[in-house]
Amino acid sequence: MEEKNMAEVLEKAEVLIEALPYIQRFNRKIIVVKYGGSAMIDEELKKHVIQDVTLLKLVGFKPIIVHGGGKEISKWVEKSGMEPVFINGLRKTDEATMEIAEMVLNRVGKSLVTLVEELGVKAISISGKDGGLLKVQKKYSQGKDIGYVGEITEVDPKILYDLLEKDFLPIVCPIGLDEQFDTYNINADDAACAIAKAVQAEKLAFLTDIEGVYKDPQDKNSLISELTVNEAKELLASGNIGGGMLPKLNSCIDAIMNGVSRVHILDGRIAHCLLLEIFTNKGIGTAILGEKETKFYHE
Ligand SMILES: NC(=[NH2+])NCCC[C@H](N)C(=O)O
Repeated sequence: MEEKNMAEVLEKAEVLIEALPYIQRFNRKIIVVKYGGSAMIDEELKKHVIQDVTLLKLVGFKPIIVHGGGKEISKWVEKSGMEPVFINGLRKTDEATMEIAEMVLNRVGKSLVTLVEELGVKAISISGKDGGLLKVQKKYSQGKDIGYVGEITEVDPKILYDLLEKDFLPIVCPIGLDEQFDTYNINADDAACAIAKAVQAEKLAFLTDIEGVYKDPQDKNSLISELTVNEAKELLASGNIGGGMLPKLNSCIDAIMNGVSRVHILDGRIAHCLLLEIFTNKGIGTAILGEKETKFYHE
């Protein structure tokens, strides 16, 4: 073999070898992936995400996808002759909007199932209604009634354990029932976080439209690769954090304080961001680690 080819081949082997300790460490472990943002809208990116999650499944991890509706809900609300209304970033959800949201989210779930099945893995899409997975109460936005928007009060993960045990890849959309059995829409980040806590996931990964957490939100060269949970708390307390990142970082801290080992904030616009984060030492986004976790990232 030519020297150049030999080097290339070796490089490929090294990539696989770098993945080895992670394959070992995360084998049989639950990894919750919050799937949303651009990676849901762009068909190519969608394919990459599904390939990544399917690969995680096939090497022995137990991924669970929690997805939002992307722009689909607004599109269908508009198609029905209504105006999408947002109050403090939350969708005002009257009865008609809730009906549309539920139809759209269930449909998105089935479309993800189809993509996973195409790759030869068995998937099942459910909503938080199924098996009593997500119980909610009505949420108010700074005292304002915003309709059927729910905050999670209880998670019963039995349905997820059952699906995982039977080797299915669970795909969950963020809808839940309240005590009166009314249907509510839930923020997908919150749903992913609550599920990761309930199943004591090894990892929770957020696919977002941002590279990760920046030291200085104005400086796009200041991406932070790793943070301990205490460092994350300090960063929050310093107030030097971009608006959109604030709730996200709060969720990360909440997840880690409640038993999730690592949370990753990833740029879903980068093809195969999940594989690049999980199977390499340096990753590509921001990893937030529990205090007990040693920083196992090598230069
Ligand atoms: N953004 C980072 N520094 N990521 C490090 C990732 C390390 C390892 N691959 C993991 O999944 O835990």
